[in-house]
Amino acid sequence: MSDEGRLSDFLDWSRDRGIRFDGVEIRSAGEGAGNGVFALGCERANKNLIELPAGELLTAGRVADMGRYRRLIEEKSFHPNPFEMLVLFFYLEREEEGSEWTPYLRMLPSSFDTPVAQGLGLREEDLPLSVRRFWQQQREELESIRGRLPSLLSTPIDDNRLLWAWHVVNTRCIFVENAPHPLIDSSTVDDTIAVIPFVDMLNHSPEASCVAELDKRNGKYVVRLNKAIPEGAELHVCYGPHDNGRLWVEYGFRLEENPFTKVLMPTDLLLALAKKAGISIDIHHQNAVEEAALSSTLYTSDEGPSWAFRTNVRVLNMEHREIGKWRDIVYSEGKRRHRKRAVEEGEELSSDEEEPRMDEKTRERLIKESKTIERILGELMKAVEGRTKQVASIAQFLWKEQCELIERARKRVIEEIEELEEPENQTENQ
Ligand SMILES: C[S@@+](CC[C@H](N)C(=O)[O-])C[C@H]1O[C@@H](n2cnc3c(N)ncnc32)[C@H](O)[C@@H]1O
Repeated sequence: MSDEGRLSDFLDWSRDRGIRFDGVEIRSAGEGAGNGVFALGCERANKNLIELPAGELLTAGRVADMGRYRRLIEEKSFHPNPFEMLVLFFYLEREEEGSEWTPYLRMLPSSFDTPVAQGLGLREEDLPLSVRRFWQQQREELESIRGRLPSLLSTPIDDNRLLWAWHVVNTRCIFVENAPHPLIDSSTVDDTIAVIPFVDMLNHSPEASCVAELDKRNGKYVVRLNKAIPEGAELHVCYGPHDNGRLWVEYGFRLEENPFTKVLMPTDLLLALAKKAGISIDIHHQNAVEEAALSSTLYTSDEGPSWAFRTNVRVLNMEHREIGKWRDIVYSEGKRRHRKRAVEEGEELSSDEEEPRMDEKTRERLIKESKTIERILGELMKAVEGRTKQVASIAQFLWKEQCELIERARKRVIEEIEELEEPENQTENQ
């Protein structure tokens, strides 16, 4: 069957199911991106471009209510979790002669570009920290499903078909809160997923023009524009604040410019880097930073070291005799941060909230902190550069992005030090 024939069948099928999609079309979204949804004309903000009856959402409960699947799981006393139920659906339904879902199933990709689909034997340590936990969870889920589904089936499981079904659910499900269903086990995994035909043709962008949500009052699922768009624009939703590691592992693609790039620096790493940078840290510093539990993660959007990172460093820089007061520091830094934000947002401050003028002692402390941050970032850079050379070449792009972000953060802190050291700033406000 030709691509046009498949698409035309799918559009008829969608209309028959009450899916409304006036003013949009599905077509190729370009190299490697599969299909996407495009506006035919220019559109104003807030318009609903896609609507479907809430009953059309493909949830685990809905599958469990279909005669064939109900019988199967009841006969085997199998209590699937939501994810397993949906994977089983795609696994079996694809091969079902005359399935009512065929026009939709024919639109689904036949292959995927994730590391799992590509059979890349990635090791956990090939991935940056930001995605490692997700990668582990994903592998555990896949292994669990490989272990559990065969007991339901009368023929040996076909691993390629299972991987296909698993990818369909992974790459296309959307967060929806489902009512509990007696046949679905949500004791360990919440029942918060659905695959939504047509809506699942939307690609991802961090600057998405659309939001997809359940309109409970009207019993509809809608895709609404959140900004005006020009004629022919591709419509996007945001899959989440995912960095490229997560996009690659979960969906099999990456973005050229990803505003959600981040470098995780958990407390144990921060402490190890600080020690390498020659900062003298004792058990009290260590306990204080661990108890404060502030995240030193670097984000692309940071204008300079985050408040949390700076506060951690301030605690690490405390003299032995003052370390007992670390909570006062964390608290007063919190107040200072509130004042700064209020000033930026143009709020009037009461006289006791006003920012005190920076005295010489404060300026010296800030310079010392910024220099410590710069040294810690220098050590982080060395560590990440070292890792970049050791990891599987296919994953190196993720480590290079981490290096770029660290370098940018370092440049910003160097600028900050220069500003603080400029004589005219010495009595200025912070
Ligand atoms: C929910 S589906 C979207 C529809 C899909 N393009 C299709 O042809 O069926 C998610 C998949 O679309 C692709 N995708 C989504 N957003 C993308 C983007 N910004 N760039 C490249 N591929 C993207 C990825 O393959 C991802 O696994």
